[in-house]
Amino acid sequence: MAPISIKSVLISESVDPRCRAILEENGIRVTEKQNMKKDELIAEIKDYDGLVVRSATKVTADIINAADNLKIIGRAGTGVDNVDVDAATKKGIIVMNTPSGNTISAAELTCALLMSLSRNVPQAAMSMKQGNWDRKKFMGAELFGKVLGIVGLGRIGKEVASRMQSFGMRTIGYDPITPPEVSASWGVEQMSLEQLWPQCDYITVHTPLMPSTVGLLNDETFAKCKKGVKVVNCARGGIIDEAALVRALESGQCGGAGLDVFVEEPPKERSLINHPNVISCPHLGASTKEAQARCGEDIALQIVDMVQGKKLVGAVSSTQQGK
Ligand SMILES: NC(=O)C1=CN([C@@H]2O[C@H](COP(=O)(O)OP(=O)(O)OC[C@H]3O[C@@H](n4cnc5c(N)ncnc54)[C@H](O)[C@@H]3O)[C@@H](O)[C@H]2O)C=CC1
Ligand SMILES: O=C(O)C(=O)COP(=O)(O)O
Repeated sequence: MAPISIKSVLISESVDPRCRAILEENGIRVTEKQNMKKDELIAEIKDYDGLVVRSATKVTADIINAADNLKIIGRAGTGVDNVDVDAATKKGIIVMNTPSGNTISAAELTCALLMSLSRNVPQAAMSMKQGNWDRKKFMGAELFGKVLGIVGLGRIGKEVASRMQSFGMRTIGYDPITPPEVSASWGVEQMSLEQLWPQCDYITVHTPLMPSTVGLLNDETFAKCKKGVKVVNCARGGIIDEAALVRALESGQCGGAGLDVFVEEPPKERSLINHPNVISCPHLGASTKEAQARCGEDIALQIVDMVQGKKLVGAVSSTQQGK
């Protein structure tokens, strides 16, 4: 690949300092500016050849169209649903991500939410802080012998499967692309969603957010599940329809939800978060020292590789977003 000239990079979110250090070691000028409003970013972006983001910066078409010099948008993380990849591609801007850097961290948080749901850990901890000693209210159920349905058997889904198998869970799953023999090698039996829904005690989703996955769990699919099924979403807000989830929680069709991601972040609509059977985190799946170090370093090295004309790693096209 021909070398691409990148002299200046704007980092618009909290990215591990290794990112800046590597870029600067390679002669690239770096500016870090967080919490910019859309208009500020539109005004600022003109001056840069590269932009590094996480999930909070919405790189919309109007920002891309204002970016006269931009050649690269680097996502220090996995999901690129906050970047208008079509608009970038039309302008010849390369979008790249670091998809494996935060896999383990997101898988571990998913497991933490599954375990917390089974034993009401956050609710019991809160109750203790309020001065209570309530042993009856927080009666739980073992994960051992229960069925975990994993929708999306990519990097994170498979890591979740192997961890939860060590708790004695039976893991079943669905993925339109991962071959059944690959998931079988991870101990996951693949089947259709129609077969999967009624069997699960727990369901966790690990797909990208794209038209085919919006509202994958909705009123209709909740109705096909076992009464009291518990669900986890550490992937993207909206894969589980939020209004349908509230209704399922209210009726008892859903027995609890562990949520790391929301349609709107931070969420203004509080009915879900305030529900007693919901435990939630402010999009913390990738928020570990290790994941951030990997993602920050990887994105910087990928940008340096571009400058040096090496083979492109981690470039994303709009087809990967299901468009
Ligand atoms: N909460 C957080 O902080 C984090 C969230 N994520 C999110 O987790 C999700 C999964 O990430 P990875 O496992 O790295 O992605 P991946 O690309 O390795 O796996 C996604 C899988 O979903 C499958 N899939 C696509 N459409 C599907 C459908 N309709 N039904 C079932 N499966 C479908 C794909 O075939 C693929 O195997 C992404 O949305 C990513 O953005 C990733 C890291 C951290
Ligand atoms: O990598 C992903 O897809 C994530 O959701 C992590 O988002 P973050 O980098 O923590 O804003």
